Amino acid sequence: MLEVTGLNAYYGTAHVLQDVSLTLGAEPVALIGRNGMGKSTLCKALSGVLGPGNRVTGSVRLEGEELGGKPAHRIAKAGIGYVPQGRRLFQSLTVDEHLLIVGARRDDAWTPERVYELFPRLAERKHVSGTSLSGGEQEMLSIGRALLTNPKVLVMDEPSEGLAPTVVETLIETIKDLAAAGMGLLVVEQNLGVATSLAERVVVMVSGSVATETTSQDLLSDPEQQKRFLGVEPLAEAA
Ligand SMILES: Nc1ncnc2c1ncn2[C@@H]1O[C@H](COP(=O)(O)OP(=O)(O)OP(=O)(O)O)[C@@H](O)[C@H]1O
Repeated sequence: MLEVTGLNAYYGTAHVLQDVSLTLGAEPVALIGRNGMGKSTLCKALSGVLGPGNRVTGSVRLEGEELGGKPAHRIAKAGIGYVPQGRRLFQSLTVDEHLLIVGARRDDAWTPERVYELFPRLAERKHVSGTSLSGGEQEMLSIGRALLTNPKVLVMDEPSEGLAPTVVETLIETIKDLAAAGMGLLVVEQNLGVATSLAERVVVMVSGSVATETTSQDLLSDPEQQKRFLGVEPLAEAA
């Protein structure tokens, strides 16, 4: 579905993403790595939102269509949906307005009505400002906004960050349902429990490159891997 080859990203002259290659099929992929290894930069480079003055080179092919270095609106239209770290909502827009400005058509697969069916809580909060929502509601809105671009692949940057465990559980189920319905999923997660619940394939980034690939099963059963790849104390010891 998604084929990334030799992708590089530069913030000004800083060469942050270095020759990243990665393929994504129907199976969800979790992207892990210590802080500052380039996970968010990869999400931004794939989505075309690196910002002015910054540069992306290399190939990003979605079902054969070349999107590398293309502007964000082209990439979104082609089918890469982006759910940014920190949710990035507007204080001045209500929930409903966040969904309406995406400009989905009534005959699109995803409409604001369908987003409200997926997240009934958002329907109850339609007229509330985006930044007045709880963390979990903000994540729902950020996902809903991305779904309105009718993505073939969803790129999610730390969806569970700052959320209570019960909220995270519900969120995991929703994301799994989307993936089971055929949406490609690349998810950055620092939370090992969330990463391994969402994906069996786990790609590890070190210093702006893909260092290795492992599986959730191996990662969960190997505290040394957890320490090496995430720089955190293993799950069992942290509990
Ligand atoms: N806008 C920017 N301008 C310059 N350098 C940046 C910018 N954003 C990130 N960087 C640098 O790029 C490198 C990769 O950062 P990135 O945020 O992609 O890492 P990350 O793996 O997502 O880390 P984290 O888990 O802390 O978000 C870091 O050295 C960071 O300081």
